[in-house]
Amino acid sequence: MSAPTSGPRTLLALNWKMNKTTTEARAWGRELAGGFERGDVEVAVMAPAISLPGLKESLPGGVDVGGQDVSAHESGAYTGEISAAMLRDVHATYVIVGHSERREYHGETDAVVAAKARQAQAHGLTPIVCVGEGLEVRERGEQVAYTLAQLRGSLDGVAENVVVAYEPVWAIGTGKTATADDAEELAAAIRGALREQYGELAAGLRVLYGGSVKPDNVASICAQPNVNGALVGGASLKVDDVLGMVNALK
Ligand SMILES: O=C[C@H](O)COP(=O)(O)O
Repeated sequence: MSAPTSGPRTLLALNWKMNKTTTEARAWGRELAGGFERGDVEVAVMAPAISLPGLKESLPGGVDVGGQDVSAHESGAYTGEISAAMLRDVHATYVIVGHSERREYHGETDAVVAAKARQAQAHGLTPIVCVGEGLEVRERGEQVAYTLAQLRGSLDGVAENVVVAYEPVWAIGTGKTATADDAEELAAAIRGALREQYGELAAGLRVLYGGSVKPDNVASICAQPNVNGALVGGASLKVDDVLGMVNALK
């Protein structure tokens, strides 16, 4: 099964999370370059910020790099934070904001996520805004209302240069993947909310699914009408799995 031929270009966004040293990151890039054939699918590697300098040079041509988080502030006394300008300076084109791990472990609210997304855009980065419900919300059947409320808050004042990733928290790193129908239900609802905010431009925006995506399920999920790619954690760490996903989407 291949990715849809109409609509925005499919994006395979790889989130390494807190994995790989800088040395390992460059070796991974060279290994990918050995087997990667550029096709219709866009690939972007969201590496730890410390590994971004030089990473793009080790990757095959056309593969983008991005950050996993960004400061909401321009610059200054914010110890430990990485600014949008710093990410741009090392060739990042994307940055993840509002990942559920940031929301859960670092207390990031929708307002903070929106501020980060706006700051990213101010420096020419495309934010990948993550939303999605936890297990209790899913079990109550309230996943659409919950996710759309989170989305609206997280897109407050955010311009249309944005990617949305729907990641049900119960499917992240658990091996429990949402069905393609579950992914499409939320992706369609998200598309509707994007239409309210951005009008006709919403049709060209990418809505990704994330949560235990791997080579054997990526194609069926990305074949859904409103799913335009995937945000991949665990299966992004091995080059063979990434090549398997790219090939599955051809
Ligand atoms: O950012 C990626 C998501 O959290 C999904 O992670 P996973 O593919 O390991 O489930």
